[in-house]
Amino acid sequence: MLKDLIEPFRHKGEVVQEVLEKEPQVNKKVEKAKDWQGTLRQIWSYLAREKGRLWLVLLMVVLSSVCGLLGPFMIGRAIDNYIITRDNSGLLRLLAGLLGVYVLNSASLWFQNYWMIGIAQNTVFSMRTQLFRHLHRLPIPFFDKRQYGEIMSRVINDIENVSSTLNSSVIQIISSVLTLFGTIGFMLWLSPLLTAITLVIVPVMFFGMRWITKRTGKLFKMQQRNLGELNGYIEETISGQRIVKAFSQEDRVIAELLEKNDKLKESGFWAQTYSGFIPKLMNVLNNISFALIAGAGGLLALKGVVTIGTIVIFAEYSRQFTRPLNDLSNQFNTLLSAVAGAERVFEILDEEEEARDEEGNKELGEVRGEIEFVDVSFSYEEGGNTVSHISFHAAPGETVALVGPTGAGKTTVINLLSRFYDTDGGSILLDGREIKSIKREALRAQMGFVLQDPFLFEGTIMENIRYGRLDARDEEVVKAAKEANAHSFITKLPNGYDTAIEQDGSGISQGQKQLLSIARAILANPVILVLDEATSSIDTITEMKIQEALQRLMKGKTSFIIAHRLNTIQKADQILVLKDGGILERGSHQQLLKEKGFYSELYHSQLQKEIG
Ligand SMILES: Nc1ncnc2c1ncn2[C@@H]1O[C@H](COP(=O)(O)OP(=O)(O)OP(=O)(O)O)[C@@H](O)[C@H]1O
Repeated sequence: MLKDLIEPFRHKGEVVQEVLEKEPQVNKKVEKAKDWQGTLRQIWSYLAREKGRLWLVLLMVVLSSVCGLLGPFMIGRAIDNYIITRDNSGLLRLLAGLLGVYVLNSASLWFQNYWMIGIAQNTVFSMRTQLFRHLHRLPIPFFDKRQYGEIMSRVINDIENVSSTLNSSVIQIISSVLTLFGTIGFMLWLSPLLTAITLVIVPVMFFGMRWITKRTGKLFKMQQRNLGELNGYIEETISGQRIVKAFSQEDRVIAELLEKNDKLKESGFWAQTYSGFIPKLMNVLNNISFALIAGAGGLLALKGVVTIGTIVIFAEYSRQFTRPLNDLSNQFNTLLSAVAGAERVFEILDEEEEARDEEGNKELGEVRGEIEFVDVSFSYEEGGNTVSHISFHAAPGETVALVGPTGAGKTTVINLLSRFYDTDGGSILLDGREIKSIKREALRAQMGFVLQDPFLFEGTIMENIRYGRLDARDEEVVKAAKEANAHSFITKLPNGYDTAIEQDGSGISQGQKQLLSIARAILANPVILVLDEATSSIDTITEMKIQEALQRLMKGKTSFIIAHRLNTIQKADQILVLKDGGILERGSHQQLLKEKGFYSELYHSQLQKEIG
């Protein structure tokens, strides 16, 4: 019968066991995170900022624990001293005292809770703020390696986990420890013999708990990690749902989700199942302890060694004594799950921030926009060579087009120019100065980007354009929109410039988005401009509008165009043809055509396609 009941879970249980055994080798991150004492110390460093309130909480916890101990003791005394002797007035006095103890107990419980919530909220507030600030200071390679949803899961779920634990567990743990020691102390004072009988169950309890918590700790960690993975996957597939639909991948996506969901369900199931053993075990031990006290106490009372009142006190204390142990183990589980969450938060906080701009890095003064790459090499992975030995010069106001097959390194060149990544070799100069000696912010403030898929924020059109220069007046925004050929479509919208844009920019067309991003760049008026082939997949009229707006935008600015369609870059001062991370050919459109090399071949094949 039992075998049948267990059977459906047997296979999964084995899988979990296998994972538990393998876990230290499979996940280095978890291995590193195993130092939970270190994590607790880190949590403490946040809590320590609230020392004053923590002392108050401690005081209240001591008070409530003492009250909890006094209650049964007074009841026992009432039996021995007043009920058996029929001393009515004495009994009334004691009951009044008991009432006072209960009121004090409730008040101290309320205050400890009130102050602890404050502490927990403040702690989580600083953790969340620090994490968010830190995330924005992490270098781009950090984000390359992770799913956004997984990061979100850490910022939201894991922090929430820490919060709820701090809210309840800290008080519980301190109060349990105090009650435990207080109870044992009182019991020893009343009757060492009965105390010894009560404590018989402790070794069983200890080893039982150890067996359980060893498993639950790992399982909770696994649960958090699986939740992170699932969130990451959901975020990725929902934000990329157009692609999913376009490639009819719905079934595969759902199947993969099921797999991840199943992993989460399974780790959750076992984590809860194992931790669920704890109260059951406690209950059984509690009953055994109660029976022992009643039996042994009865015998001792018959022999006149202990009083009836003492047995009542012990019966009550035996419960009070297992309750904190029970609470402690329960809280230990919650604490383990919060530590698992906190570890994941601290893992991000421990990541190194984007290298601080070296001391002495200055703000930029007047910038002309002269750019020079001198023998620049770089690789995303150690030992590779994404781009190698690239050299070129762009005079202020010149237009440089980067062309070449996919993966040739065009975007990488721009990433290096923007210092999203730093070069491995060679140097990049702006107006003759190494860009590494310029503050990143100052450098990027000189740059404007019009990307293939322009990013619009939730807000009005006015706010979205103003993102280019936050102090721009309304008239300046409108002027920029006019120059970007965006004004006419904006004014046709029901709310004009106050039209709200949805978070993902849906509601307006791709071409209109690009016009808005051009307006944004016009308003920002940067010295260096990066255009990432803004005209693909757009109708001819909008494309003409965009081209015209871009010409206006580029005027007087050093511009880099990442181009896929060669007819848009014929006027560029310089075309760099990249292949396999190196510059294969360079020159103007006419010069390159005359060379009859890779560019000329590419151009003619594109022309053929357009005609044909
Ligand atoms: N973050 C990254 N981490 C590791 N490798 C990368 C990263 N970004 C790009 N790469 C690799 O570097 C090489 C150059 O990529 P890059 O994006 O610069 O090419 P591209 O010429 O701009 O290509 P496309 O025209 O397709 O945008 C490619 O092989 C690409 O796979």
